[in-house]
Amino acid sequence: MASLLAPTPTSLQQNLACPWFASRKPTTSLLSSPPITHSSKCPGRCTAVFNELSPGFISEALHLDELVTLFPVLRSGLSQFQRVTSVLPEVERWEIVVFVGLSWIYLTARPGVLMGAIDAYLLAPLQKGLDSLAGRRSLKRTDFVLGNRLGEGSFGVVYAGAIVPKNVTVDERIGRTGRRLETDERFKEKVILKKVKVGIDGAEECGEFEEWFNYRLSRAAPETCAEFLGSFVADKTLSQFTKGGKWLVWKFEGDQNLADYMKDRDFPLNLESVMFGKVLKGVDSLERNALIVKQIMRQIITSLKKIHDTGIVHRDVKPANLVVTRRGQIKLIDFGAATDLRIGKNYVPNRTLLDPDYCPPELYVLPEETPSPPPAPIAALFSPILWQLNCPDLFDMYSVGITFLQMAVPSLRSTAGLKNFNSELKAAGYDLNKWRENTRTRPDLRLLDLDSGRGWDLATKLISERGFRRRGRLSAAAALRHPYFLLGADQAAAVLSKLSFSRQ
Ligand SMILES: Nc1ncnc2c1ncn2[C@@H]1O[C@H](COP(=O)(O)OP(=O)(O)OP(=O)(O)O)[C@@H](O)[C@H]1O
Repeated sequence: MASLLAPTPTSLQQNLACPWFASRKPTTSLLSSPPITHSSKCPGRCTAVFNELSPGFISEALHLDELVTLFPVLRSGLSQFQRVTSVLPEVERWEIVVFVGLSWIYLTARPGVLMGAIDAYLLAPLQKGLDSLAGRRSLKRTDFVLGNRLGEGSFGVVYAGAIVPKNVTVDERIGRTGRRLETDERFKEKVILKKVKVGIDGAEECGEFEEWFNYRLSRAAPETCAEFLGSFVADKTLSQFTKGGKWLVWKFEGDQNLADYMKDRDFPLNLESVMFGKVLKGVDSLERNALIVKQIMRQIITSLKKIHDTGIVHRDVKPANLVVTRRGQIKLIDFGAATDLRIGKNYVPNRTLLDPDYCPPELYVLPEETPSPPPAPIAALFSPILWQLNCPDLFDMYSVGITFLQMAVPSLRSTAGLKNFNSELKAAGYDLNKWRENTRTRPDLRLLDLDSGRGWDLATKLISERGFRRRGRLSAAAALRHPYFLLGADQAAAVLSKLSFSRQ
């Protein structure tokens, strides 16, 4: 940056005018070449400028040159900036550079005020416009048929369903029984529909939030969650539809969630073929289990890192909210309890809506005394400070820790086993090592003790009380750097299996 200010105001224009400079291909790396003395190549006035500059600057200038050529606004802005700063004394020029640098760091620090503003004021309206053009925002009741009921939360009821193809006309009552829908050849595009409960306090608001978070994530981290197709309001009361009731629609991502897989005695081996194909054949069974669990953990934490980077905390991470796709991807669902702490979306102080089995001891994502958020732009401006002070993302990381233990320790997979573990853990002051010493159960911890206990060490660093300055638990980024993930045998196996799939 300093070197950018160093040349004379006209140097950039000279560079642009220079036929030698202009003829350099963008792929040519000037950085890797020795210092440039191209006076022999370009006989123009610009020679002096180039000779004075480091190759680093020239490389920067080359990229800048391409950029400013492409964007006239940037070009005029930059030359104006250079004109203004050139009349300033050196010290003031440095002050400006430092101010711009610090502002940049602040605005790009987690949760990303700058990206958030770009998303809110540019990408969101753009997505809305494009979706409207493509007809994605004009879903209607008759576009879908309903199948089985899959689940019911406090605010919504979830159904399997399918998109009605354009050339098919359906009896409006079709799909009332799941069997007909599943066997009906006409309905190939499966979906998941969530009916927002009508007349339940807070349900409508929860539905609005869930829709907002799904649109937000479809822009910011689409690979982490189920593909959101949109929403519609029922136009009449018929079977499960109530006139005026809202429905949210997702692409059907997979038959089972992680909790379903964990109910099976064979877990985690029942996920082997979907995650690794036949690549682990011949590997010892404990090692195999360990690799499957590690791959699941890697995927969950990688997704959470992306979500946390956007300022969103899920607040309800648990096996039932992790869908396993046919290609072995783990996708997060159910953002009804999520909160966006960049702008304070769905953050109500003192409100806890969570599953107690996976909820960290602090219960709240921010300290209870944190006030209600101010208007979004102001909240956004202060969000990096809030994030630095409170590390709200560590809330989800505790739930990941519990999910990890459940996957690794068979006796913790049942509801009763988990409840007993949680009460013992509470008695041990949320210190996993103390729990291990004192537990009256005899848990099988072999999977965690492999590789000198790396898994166990990771678990102890996820399942813990918040320490000094609300830290002390690993963030998603720090967890991915933990030695547990260092040897990427699970990754290698996953890649190999994808390669063998694509060859078939
Ligand atoms: N996109 C999807 N693809 C496949 N299955 C899904 C999808 N979305 C949801 N499901 C299935 O539906 C179940 C219920 O979904 P979800 O958790 O969103 O509903 P909910 O009403 O909030 O339930 P709860 O509050 O009990 O978690 C999930 O556990 C999952 O098995």
